Amino acid sequence: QENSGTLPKGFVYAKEVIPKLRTDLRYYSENNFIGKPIDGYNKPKCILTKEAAQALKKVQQDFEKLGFGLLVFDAYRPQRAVNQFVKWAQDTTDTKMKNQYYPNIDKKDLFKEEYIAAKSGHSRGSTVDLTIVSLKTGHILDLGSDFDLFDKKSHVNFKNVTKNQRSIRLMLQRRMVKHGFKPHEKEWWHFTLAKEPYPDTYFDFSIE
Ligand SMILES: C[C@@H](N)C(=O)N[C@H](C)C(=O)O
Ligand SMILES: [Zn+2]
Repeated sequence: QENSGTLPKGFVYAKEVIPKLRTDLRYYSENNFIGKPIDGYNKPKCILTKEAAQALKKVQQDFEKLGFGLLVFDAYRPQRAVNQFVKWAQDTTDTKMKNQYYPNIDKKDLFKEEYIAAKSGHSRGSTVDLTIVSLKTGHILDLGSDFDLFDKKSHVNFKNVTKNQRSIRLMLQRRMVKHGFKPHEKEWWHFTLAKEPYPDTYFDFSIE
């Protein structure tokens, strides 16, 4: 059971604030760009600062009126997980997930190209990676590229997506911005609360 009282002050389990929120926490699983569970993700739980969770609740409420909801891939990310990303990028022999996640870029360039950050907003607790899902059918909407595809196709303004994919990207972006989040121009799924409560702190408590 999730009890936000067990978390560091200022953090909550997002589902306590947003009961219909869906999650597919990829760094807890093997289905991510490294291909194995990531350090610090000991439970598949979505943790955010209170402020980010409250703002996200408003986005969810907007989508629920249309029969949709949010599906979160990642939220609070311990610094030890980010450290694992940095170490992994330096090991040029491990390209297990290249075809699926970074087919057109050398893994050592993922940080320079801003697809992954060595100091990530996720570790400050007010950043979230997410998409849109139909509440009725569970169908995940097609935004033109998959989560964590580190490629031009994932840039918010990539031109070669269909009209429909483009309008869904913009619909997600508009709703997130309306409720206080800033987008990332190279990753349509990544948003940071503009008025984040801990702009200079990189947390490292594990996800339990
Ligand atoms: C790794 C990806 N999901 C992501 O969140 N990238 C940004 C740039 C980050 O690491 O903060
Ligand atoms: Zn992200």
